[in-house]
Amino acid sequence: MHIVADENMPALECFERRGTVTRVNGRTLTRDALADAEVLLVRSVTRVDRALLEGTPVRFVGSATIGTDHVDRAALDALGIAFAHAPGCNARAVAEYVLQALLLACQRQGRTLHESRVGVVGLGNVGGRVAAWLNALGATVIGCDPPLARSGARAPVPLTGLDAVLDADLITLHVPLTLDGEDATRHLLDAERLALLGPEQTLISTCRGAVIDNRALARQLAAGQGPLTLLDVWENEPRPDPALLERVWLGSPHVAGYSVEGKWRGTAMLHDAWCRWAGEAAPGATPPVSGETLDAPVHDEADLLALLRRAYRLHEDDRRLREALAGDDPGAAFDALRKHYPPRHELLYWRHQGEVAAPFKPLASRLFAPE
Ligand SMILES: NC(=O)C1=CN([C@@H]2O[C@H](COP(=O)(O)OP(=O)(O)OC[C@H]3O[C@@H](n4cnc5c(N)ncnc54)[C@H](O)[C@@H]3O)[C@@H](O)[C@H]2O)C=CC1
Ligand SMILES: O=C(O)C(=O)[C@H](O)COP(=O)(O)O
Repeated sequence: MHIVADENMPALECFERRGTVTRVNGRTLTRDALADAEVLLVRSVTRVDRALLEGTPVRFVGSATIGTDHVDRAALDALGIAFAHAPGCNARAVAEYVLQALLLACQRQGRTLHESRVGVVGLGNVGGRVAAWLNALGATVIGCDPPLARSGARAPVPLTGLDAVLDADLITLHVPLTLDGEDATRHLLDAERLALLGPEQTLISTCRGAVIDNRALARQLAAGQGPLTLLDVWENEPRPDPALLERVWLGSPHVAGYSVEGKWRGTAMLHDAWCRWAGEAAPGATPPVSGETLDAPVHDEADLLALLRRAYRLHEDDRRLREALAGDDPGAAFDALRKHYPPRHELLYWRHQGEVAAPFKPLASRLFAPE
């Protein structure tokens, strides 16, 4: 069996036991590279559509990602090609990134997180986890998720409309990028919605760049009227608008989900899906943990932030992004940052040690326990 896989996909040994794996640049992949491939494994940078697959022997496509906006599912169905992705694989990494972003923003704005009102847009694997962690911390959390509301399923926080959520002190976006239908999210935050936000608020986006109208946001920030903004995702990746980056407080190159464990789970979940598709038992493996302890007492929010920063430092990503994009070839530099991303572990990788004050116990137990 010939398997073509994105070169930025780790832990491919499970597939190497099944056939020959050829690693390719996912951004420049063309149909020619699939001339004798039966399995294609991609990440978010490959547009997977009829033009790429028609006439090739590919029968199974896997994307080691949560998001699927780069995949034309209808075209795959029409071509009779099976598809799998990896829901939730890196949700914990994104949630840890967002918790750090929220604490940093509160520190900068001179407020505490547990006394703030946080609005979460999209309450799936990432947003639901963020909301549950904030509940555990005692913050006031409201959410907006019309598909969830319609489903009647239990939401972790009170549900309301988008405009009410945009009235919160801090807002964090966790929706898929969708272009049509009643819940379409492209430019969900357009100029009109962005105008509801002011400088005393914080806006965080780790979902997809096009969920926010980037030009409108850049204009609003340039006019000094926008919220404190933290962005991991951008329109026109790998070439974000320099005028927007200049005004954003903290930025990163679409790496909120880039934990060692998140990437590992992504590949393992595709392997499980391939096994089920091929009629074999799925191993259902979990990523390795270190067993080492992370010694960090938590008495207040500053300690909690320090604990999160032992695992990952958002400011480092911001510094690297600004340096890289100031060079001659920003697109290549953005992709290089992602390709050579330093190993970053989720908190689950360690065992926590150190005294935890009572108000932080419910959150600490969630941060260090697999759910
Ligand atoms: N920056 C990064 O590294 C990463 C980004 N992502 C992005 O984050 C997105 C969310 O991830 P998950 O929570 O795991 O996805 P999920 O599919 O578990 O949850 C998405 C939620 O958004 C809701 N939703 C859909 N349309 C909505 C709308 N118009 N308004 C409000 N809610 C709406 C859905 O009902 C669902 O509950 C992914 O689709 C992906 O694009 C995911 C992982 C890593
Ligand atoms: O899982 C998702 O959805 C993501 O956004 C990925 O973390 C993005 O990583 P790449 O697939 O672009 O490496």
